[in-house]
Amino acid sequence: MKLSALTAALPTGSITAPNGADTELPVTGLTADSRVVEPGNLFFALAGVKTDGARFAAQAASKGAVAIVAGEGAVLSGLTVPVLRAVDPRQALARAAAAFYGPQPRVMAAVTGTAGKTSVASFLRQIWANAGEQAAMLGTTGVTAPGRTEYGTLTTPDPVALHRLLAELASEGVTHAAMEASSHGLDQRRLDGVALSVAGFTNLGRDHMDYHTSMDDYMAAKMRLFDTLLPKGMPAVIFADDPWSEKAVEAAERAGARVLTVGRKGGFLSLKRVEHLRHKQVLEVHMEGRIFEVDLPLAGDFQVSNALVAAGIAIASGTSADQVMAALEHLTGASGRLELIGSTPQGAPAYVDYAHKPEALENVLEAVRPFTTGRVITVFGCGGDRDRGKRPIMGEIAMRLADVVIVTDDNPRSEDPASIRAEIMAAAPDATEIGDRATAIRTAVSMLGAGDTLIVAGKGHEEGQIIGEKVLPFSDHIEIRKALEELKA
Ligand SMILES: CC(=O)N[C@H]1[C@@H](OP(=O)(O)OP(=O)(O)OC[C@H]2O[C@@H](n3ccc(=O)[nH]c3=O)[C@H](O)[C@@H]2O)O[C@H](CO)[C@@H](O)[C@@H]1O[C@H](C)C(=O)N[C@@H](C)C(=O)N[C@H](CCC(=O)O)C(=O)O
Ligand SMILES: Nc1ncnc2c1ncn2[C@@H]1O[C@H](COP(=O)(O)OP(=O)(O)OP(=O)(O)O)[C@@H](O)[C@H]1O
Ligand SMILES: N[C@H](CCC[C@H](N)C(=O)O)C(=O)O
Ligand SMILES: [Mg+2]
Repeated sequence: MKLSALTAALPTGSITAPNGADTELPVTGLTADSRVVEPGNLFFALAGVKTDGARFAAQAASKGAVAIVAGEGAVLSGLTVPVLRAVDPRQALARAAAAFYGPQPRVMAAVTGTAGKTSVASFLRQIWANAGEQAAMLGTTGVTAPGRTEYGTLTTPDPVALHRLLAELASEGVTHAAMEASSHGLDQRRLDGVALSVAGFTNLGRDHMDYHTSMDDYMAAKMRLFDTLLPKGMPAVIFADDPWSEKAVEAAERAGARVLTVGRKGGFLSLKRVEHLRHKQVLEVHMEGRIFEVDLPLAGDFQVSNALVAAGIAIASGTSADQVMAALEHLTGASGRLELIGSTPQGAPAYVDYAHKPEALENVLEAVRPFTTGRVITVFGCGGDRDRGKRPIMGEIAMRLADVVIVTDDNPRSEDPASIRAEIMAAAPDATEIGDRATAIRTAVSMLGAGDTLIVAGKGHEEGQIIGEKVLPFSDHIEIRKALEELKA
């Protein structure tokens, strides 16, 4: 693709080439990382959290970059290749990546919110697939599409990886894709080139306060999905029962979206009744004068919310309500989201859950209480190099909602694990501290009596424990299974 064709795909005035620059040069690829530049690439110099890409422009040029795209104020010197100036270089990268890679699945849905994104995206893929569509999902757990399952690292991939993937999916025949829009992804413009047909919002709670300056700033990043990315008049499916729902509805309406609310207070899908059984829930949902009774084969109130958001998005995308409601009866939870791993010989269940933030922990501990006649036992920790403020809050929640609390390690990264645990324990003085996560799990399993429930929270689908720079293989699933086996021996 020629440089001129790429710049022509960007909005007028958003990028300017220097006078006399040869814009007929062919561009072989795009990147924002000088370390992977290949001859003919267009290099985007982005100001980041840790460093400034402008510092690496010369390295990119020496590796064969044909031109550099930089912010209007970025200082670059000694370059022999043209420097194009962009008003918003991250947005320019996203839009250029969309133009460079081309096709995207015809129906593109993105869901945001503090908790439930992976679950909603997974449910959407399942609903579409059940209705006979070629459907994919991409997010925290990686990519799932017909004939492919790949483990991922970021919830919302960077724009180059994202558009390469969307084009591959489209060429493989995928027509419907559900993706997660993380607040980092939205803020860093990773989705700005995606041609959205529908967007969703689950809820807002404390998270990532190391990155966003306040809850309002965090909400504003999430609302970019509606006010900047979703084309006017397209459907915005919003969960109605969250404290932040009203603000989300206002933002979407202001942006000219077609707002569809779901939940107990929902106007589009209205939840009238829920009957909680041990491993399933029976829902009565009203929609435009029709009444549906749905057997949802999942535990936990929050899964009802996620199922309704997914159902609302699927219907808004054109799948019939009958097909959607029928598909809800076959949903399986995303890996590590209140996932039953096994039970003790006395029947006490052990679950893995990905709650790694306050509201999620609160929700999952509350979700298992109705079917726990004995004690709720929980094992959890907090990640290193991430929001420190959530540590005592999660300690307090665990103390209040569980009967036995074991505080352990969860990806300490560059921090001292003992001091992370101490910050949690400051608000959970009666908790037991066991740093080694496998030992913590084994101890918790050995304590399980009849009627008890175990929640091992925080790692969900993860397959490693990040200590320093190393990722050591680790799985809550495997450790729980081993501990349950030991009980039988
Ligand atoms: C804090 C954060 O979000 N960082 C993301 C961001 O990096 P950055 O641009 O700030 O990086 P930087 O290190 O300051 O470097 C600035 C620029 O210089 C470039 N550079 C740097 C060094 C060099 O030698 N040459 C070079 O060109 C970098 O490629 C970059 O373009 O943009 C990168 C490209 O999109 C991301 O890969 C990177 O994600 C890092 C790895 C990360 O851990 N992100 C997490 C926090 C994240 O995004 N999580 C969310 C949310 C999950 C949730 O909701 O729970 C997610 O979507 O996964
Ligand atoms: N609708 C919800 N309301 C509250 N808590 C929820 C909801 N959905 C999921 N959770 C909790 O959050 C955890 C993570 O769920 P999920 O992976 O679906 O969310 P996510 O938004 O993708 O999270 P992340 O940002 O970490 O990728 C679950 O294991 C559960 O504890
Ligand atoms: N076990 C985890 C969950 C991380 C979730 C992730 N999406 C993020 O906050 O970046 C940790 O704290 O390391
Ligand atoms: Mg997720």
